[in-house]
Amino acid sequence: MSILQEKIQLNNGTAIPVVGLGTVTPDDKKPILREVVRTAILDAGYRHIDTAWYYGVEPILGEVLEEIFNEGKIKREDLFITTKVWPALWSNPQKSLDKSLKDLRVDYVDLWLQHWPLTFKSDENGQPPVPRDSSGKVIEDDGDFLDTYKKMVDIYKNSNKVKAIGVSNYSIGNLDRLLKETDVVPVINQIELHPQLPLNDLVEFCNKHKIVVEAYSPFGSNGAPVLELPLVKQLAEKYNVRPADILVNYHTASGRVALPRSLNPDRIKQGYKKVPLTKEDLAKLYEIGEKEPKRYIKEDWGHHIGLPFWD
Ligand SMILES: NC(=O)C1=CN([C@@H]2O[C@H](COP(=O)(O)OP(=O)(O)OC[C@H]3O[C@@H](n4cnc5c(N)ncnc54)[C@H](OP(=O)(O)O)[C@@H]3O)[C@@H](O)[C@H]2O)C=CC1
Ligand SMILES: O=C1Nc2ccccc2C1=O
Repeated sequence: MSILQEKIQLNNGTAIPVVGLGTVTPDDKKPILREVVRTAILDAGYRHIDTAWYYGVEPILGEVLEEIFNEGKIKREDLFITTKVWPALWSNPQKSLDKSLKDLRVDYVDLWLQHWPLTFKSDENGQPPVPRDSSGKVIEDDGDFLDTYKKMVDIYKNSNKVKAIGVSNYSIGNLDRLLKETDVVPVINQIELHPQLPLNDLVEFCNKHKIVVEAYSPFGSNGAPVLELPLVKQLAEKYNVRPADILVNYHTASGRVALPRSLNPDRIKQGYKKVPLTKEDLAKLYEIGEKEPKRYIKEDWGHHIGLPFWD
């Protein structure tokens, strides 16, 4: 059975499909993205797309989505679409949202996230997306990252352009401040998470505050190293599924959303099967990262956020 259409409730009463299609795409692979998205939605049954202003793929997604909606089999309301505000546009999230909506050719997104709790010193169009000085160091602005979320709250409350708001790459400290200083609890915190990086304290904090955790890089990003873990392969054999199914179910069985990415249409077509992982299976998977944690996405701008295991 596929789990692509299963949903969980968010704290504002909306619901999110538990698996979303990751859309980060290297430039040389962008021509394939169109076919991947069509296959994902029309053949495999994906109903959730995770994208961002930063990924530079929203114009391609917009073309494909318009095409699919015009064909009439899938309607806008059948899909859950997430986009994000990049730190280069931290002071003008409205501009980021309007550009994303225009490029995606939709009137609203289902979920709008603050991509990182950071402020970059870029121009009013968010250029360059990652400003660096002559020594290569990221140039941060002297603003407060929480101002971005506060502006997102205003837009959420006063327009129909976003159905829910949330955050990404927030540490416990960042969330603590947000909960004290604003009156809209984010529906989601999107973070790197997989058996090598279980982040139990952060996940527990989110659960306590009814913030659903979304797992990015669930396979360990490029090259998918987490798929190679011996226990993941053993469990795949035990249940006669693919290692990718085990890693997706590791999250969904724990009440989280997983955002796997593949630019291989054959893999996309297979979707993800539901696997009856036992408590013991899950405990063993958690043990891997509890003993030897490993983070794969270590953007140089993220090390001082306070997320564990950056160095
Ligand atoms: N908020 C944030 O800061 C971040 C958000 N994200 C989001 O999460 C998504 C997923 O994370 P991402 O880092 O892209 O990477 P993933 O962890 O999803 O891994 C992608 C890699 O896995 C490979 N892969 C996928 N399926 C299989 C399979 N069945 N067998 C073998 N290899 C496989 C892909 O290769 P192939 O294409 O050949 O299948 C690709 O190399 C992103 O696309 C983005 O939407 C990611 C990072 C940060
Ligand atoms: O901020 C990001 N850094 C990344 C690196 C790889 C894939 C996605 C992302 C992001 O969204």
